[in-house]
Amino acid sequence: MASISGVYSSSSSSSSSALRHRRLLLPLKPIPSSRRAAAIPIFPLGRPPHLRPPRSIADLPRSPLTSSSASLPPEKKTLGIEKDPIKLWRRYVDWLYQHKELGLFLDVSRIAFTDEFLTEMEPRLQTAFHAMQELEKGAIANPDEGRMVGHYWLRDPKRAPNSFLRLQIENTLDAICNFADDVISAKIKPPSSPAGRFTQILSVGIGGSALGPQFVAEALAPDNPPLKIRFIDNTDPAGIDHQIAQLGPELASTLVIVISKSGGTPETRNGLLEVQKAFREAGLDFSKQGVAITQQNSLLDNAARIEGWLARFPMFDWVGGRTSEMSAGINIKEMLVGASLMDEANRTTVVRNNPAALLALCWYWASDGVGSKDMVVLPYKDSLLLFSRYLQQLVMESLGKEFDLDGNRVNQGITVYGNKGSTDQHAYIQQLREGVHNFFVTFIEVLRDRPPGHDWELEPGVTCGDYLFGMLQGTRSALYVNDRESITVTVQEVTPRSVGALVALYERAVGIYACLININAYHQPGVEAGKKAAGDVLALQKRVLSILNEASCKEPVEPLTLDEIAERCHAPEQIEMIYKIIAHMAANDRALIAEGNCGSPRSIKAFLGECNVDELYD
Ligand SMILES: O=P(O)(O)OC[C@H]1O[C@H](O)[C@H](O)[C@@H](O)[C@@H]1O
Repeated sequence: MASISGVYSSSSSSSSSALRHRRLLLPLKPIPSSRRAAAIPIFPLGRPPHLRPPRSIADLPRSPLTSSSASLPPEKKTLGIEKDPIKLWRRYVDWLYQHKELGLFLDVSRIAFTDEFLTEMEPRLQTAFHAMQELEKGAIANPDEGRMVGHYWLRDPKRAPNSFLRLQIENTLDAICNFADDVISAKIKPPSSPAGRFTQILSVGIGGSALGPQFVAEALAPDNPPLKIRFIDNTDPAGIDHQIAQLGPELASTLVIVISKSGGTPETRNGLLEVQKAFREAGLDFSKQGVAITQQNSLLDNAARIEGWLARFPMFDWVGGRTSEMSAGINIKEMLVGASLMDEANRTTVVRNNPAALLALCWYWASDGVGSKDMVVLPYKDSLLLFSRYLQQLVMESLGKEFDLDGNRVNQGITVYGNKGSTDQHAYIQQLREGVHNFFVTFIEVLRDRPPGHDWELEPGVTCGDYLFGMLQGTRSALYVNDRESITVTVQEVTPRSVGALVALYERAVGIYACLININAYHQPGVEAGKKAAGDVLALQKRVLSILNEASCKEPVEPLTLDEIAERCHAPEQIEMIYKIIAHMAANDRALIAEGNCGSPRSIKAFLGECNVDELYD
């Protein structure tokens, strides 16, 4: 996680010209290489060999006859996808996983793995189970960052490796629940709200500090919640302005929850600064309405402590952003129960009884253990819309790795996308059924259509929910007939418990799959590279501004060509980036283009509208 040098909190000045230069973002600091501690990897597997020969119709060279098994050589036929409905039904029943208490089913019958594949994978899965056991006991499962991986303890604190951690988890949970109760009962209230209580939550965070809360809020919020929630999850100023404008006078009764594990993520810092500015302009005291959820002593934590924010809750070093779904910030007791029950089910070493292992196995089969196929996630329930986006981060940030644990370049990963059914049937399912075969599907099915007592038949014998059901089943069949494999996860209804179980199911499946392909699922070095590059751009922008400022303070003002700016910045190789910086500043009235236009970069001569003499003497 990158951090930001300098203060986390905002300046109290709001004069726009004084802010001209202060507004510039501070350079980002990359993780020091000394923090990339050497540690004992707990996953001993080497690069997985390719376990399978081509085995399905889809693997064969494309021809108009591909889907006709009659045209295939005999050995390919036996490896092809089963189409006999009676045999398929048998396979369905044989492999159906059910978690009775959770009301959750997992159907892997439409993934065509073979007995040979299972036999070959068995020892590898046993090794993965062992690695997961070690991880749960507190091994350094994230060797690059020298960290334990403890999100499983959050729902079962007695599994934490020591009593200190156990107490930390339990106390945090109690503190969150008490705080939430006090906010809802207006025991804790904003100082100057006409409503006399908090009515809105504005959640500021990005990545794992946004997707989880967004998903859960969308899935579980009642129709008329005591506090409505909205999110700032980007550094897009227009998007932030929109959220603040929508709050309008209700800003006075808004609880602002700033979530950042590292406490130094630039987008989140910027969101906070923008919100604090809005508070100042409305004459409100932000500290009376601000809550920080972050690691102890992070920049955000320190700012919140010094400014005396309403509350601070910890995020733990040993919980990654994308697996922090069960940490501070959400009403979570039932979710924790669901997750804990699912974790327990996933501890068995009998593969067919372990839903997470079954999922990992299917992913391995479907994508050849190298991500050759994408995972399309289709929840047939509006409230689970964000599950696919949530899984996109969980899976892609965890599995998308350049190197394996032995340092071999493997470029691993599985691409995840999807929105919801049946909506997506009117968008891209056409390609899934008939176009390029580069995916497998996961259907998420919810059996309960509506709360009891609200159903009605909109035509004889058929409800609205029956249509949704029909669309799911129809799509599953239509895809399968065309050799498109799928998994179906079924839950009884969308409740905190089932949502917790779904999250836990996928967290563990990712962990097991990572063991199978021998990668570290718990770091994100590629993200750091992007952040560092962003820091370099902003540092260059400061140099450009300084050069332009110097030329703009001359009498007469000296407009500069891009070549001249690049030369004075001692960065001739950065001329394209300098062009982009000037074009962006010009579009935002922070630089003037004297000659030429952005369509003909060589013609541009630029200067600043205002020169800052002070800066020349800094
Ligand atoms: O919670 P934060 O420290 O602000 O991090 C927010 C996000 O930053 C990066 O993008 C990481 O790759 C994510 O895993 C993380 O969730």
